[in-house]
Amino acid sequence: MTPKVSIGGSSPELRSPSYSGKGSKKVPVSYEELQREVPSEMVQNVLPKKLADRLLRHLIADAPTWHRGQWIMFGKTHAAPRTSCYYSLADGQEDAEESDDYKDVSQLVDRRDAPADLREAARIIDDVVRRLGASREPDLAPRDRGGGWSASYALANHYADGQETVGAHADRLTPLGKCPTIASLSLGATRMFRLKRADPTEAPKDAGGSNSDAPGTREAEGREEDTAQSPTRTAPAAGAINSVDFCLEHNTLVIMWPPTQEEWRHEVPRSKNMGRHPISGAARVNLTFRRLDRASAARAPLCRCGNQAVLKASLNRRPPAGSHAACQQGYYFACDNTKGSCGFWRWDDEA
Ligand SMILES: O=C(O)CCC(=O)C(=O)O
Ligand SMILES: [Fe+2]
Repeated sequence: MTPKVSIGGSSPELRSPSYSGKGSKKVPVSYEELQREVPSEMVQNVLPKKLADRLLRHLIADAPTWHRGQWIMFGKTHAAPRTSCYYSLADGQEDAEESDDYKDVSQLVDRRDAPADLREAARIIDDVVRRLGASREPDLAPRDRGGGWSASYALANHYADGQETVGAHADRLTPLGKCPTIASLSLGATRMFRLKRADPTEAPKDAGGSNSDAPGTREAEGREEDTAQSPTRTAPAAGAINSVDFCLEHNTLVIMWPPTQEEWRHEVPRSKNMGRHPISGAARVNLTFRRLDRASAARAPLCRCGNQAVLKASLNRRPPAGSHAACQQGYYFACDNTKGSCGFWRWDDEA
């Protein structure tokens, strides 16, 4: 089976991908523009249909037992607008590290063994990522080059209907290492997935208040689209794509290549008219296949709160001119205490 790399979705509400420039309406974007400017791509019908449907049924049946995360803002506890759990694809030792990392930051400790259908899906997705990654070798993390990528776990999210969301964020680099490749499988109802360029004025000094994955993001969760970070505030050069909407139908994979986590933010905004699915109705399940980097997780220093600091990319320190290697970006470690930052940050001086 050869999955087709595609840019189109068939839902009329969510014509996609599209981009919005400063003050302009969304306009369609060509495959060539997308490839040139956006480090993520979409693969439709990635799994054999029967496997995708079986997996969706299994996950929908499992989802009522998943965990609803919480975050605290101004002393008030908020419930995440989705439920989540981890499925382990590798040996138990790797999972233990992953769970430890997440315990502090999101209380997301629910972790279980992947069922057979999920393992089969992961094998197919590993192959797709390796094959498509071959033409992107210079951008990949060194350990992922030469077909080295394979998922060690999948983070599952269940969105009961169009009101459930995930706010604009980047996935955490600490457990994944620099320049991670993340493959995101959509099952069930059709939803829009939005990528927006990150704000280059996010500086290390702001680390306590503008973390891409913690306080700012959680604050934005559940609001209407575009409140978390205006895509027009830091409009790049005229004509450049600032924001892209992918219409994600059942059995569609989005591969977030490097430097998506470093330079872009992603979200699933609220949607009134998303396409229902015959198996799940209004519900959508998402699985992000990730590769744990134990060495990266172990390198993070302790901040003054005594917690493990988190690894972040600085958009202000650019790679040397002429270099396309995203991994040459400046990185820093920062306090990630959502109840009040100690202000700790320092450059990551790893060669
Ligand atoms: O549901 C999705 O498509 C995105 C989920 C996501 O971004 C995450 O789990 O980090
Ligand atoms: Fe994410």
